[in-house]
Amino acid sequence: MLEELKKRVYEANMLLPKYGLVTFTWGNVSEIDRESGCFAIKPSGVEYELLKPEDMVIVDLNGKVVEGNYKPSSDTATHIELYRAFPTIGGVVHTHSSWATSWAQAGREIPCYGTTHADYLYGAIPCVRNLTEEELKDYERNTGILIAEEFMKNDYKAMPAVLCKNHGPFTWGKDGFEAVHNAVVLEEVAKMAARCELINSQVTPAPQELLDKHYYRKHGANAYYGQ
Ligand SMILES: O=C(CO)[C@@H](O)[C@H](O)COP(=O)(O)O
Repeated sequence: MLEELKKRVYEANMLLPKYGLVTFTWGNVSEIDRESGCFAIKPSGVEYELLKPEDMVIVDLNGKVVEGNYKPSSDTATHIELYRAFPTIGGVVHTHSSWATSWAQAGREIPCYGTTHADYLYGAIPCVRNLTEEELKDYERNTGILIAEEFMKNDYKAMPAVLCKNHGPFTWGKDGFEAVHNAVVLEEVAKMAARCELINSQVTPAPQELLDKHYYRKHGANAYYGQ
């Protein structure tokens, strides 16, 4: 089981450079096996070209390394908080994809200006505030807690993406591959939205009825993972 999980997570991680979402060793993908409560995650600081399936690190939800020759990603504590807060997700992605990261650095949510966005992400993509000096002492864990708090009022199933101010995007899904898919969609809608505002500074978000039409046409009334 662990070998299969490592292989899936390796393949999902390799999609990040393939889709141009990362440079050098930036970003990371994980996927959890809910039965064992363990997840596989990219090792920290290893070039994608050098990665092998067996390099993926197996970690439990207490942050203990169960199996692996490398240190797990520096963002592991954020992945853990998201797995704890969002019980039906199976995969988490963090990237520094440049358009989404630009919105995160600007501290702005990404409005829904069109149907491409509406097809996958129900509404504006939130941007959570940056951490306080105290919270910075446990940066990665508190980033995850902040995201979880944001989604107490948001539906993490209908909005599988978030921007972290001064940092970058996180996405999730039913598995690592879907979380990567959502990261690609996020980057595309971030690019379109930025250009949209450049072309027309007075642009307004898509009407709610269009958002509903497109989102529910694809996802139905209850967008559930694992049900
Ligand atoms: O957000 C950051 C750094 O700002 C990290 O996501 C790095 O981009 C990747 O770190 P590792 O996964 O290699 O530890």
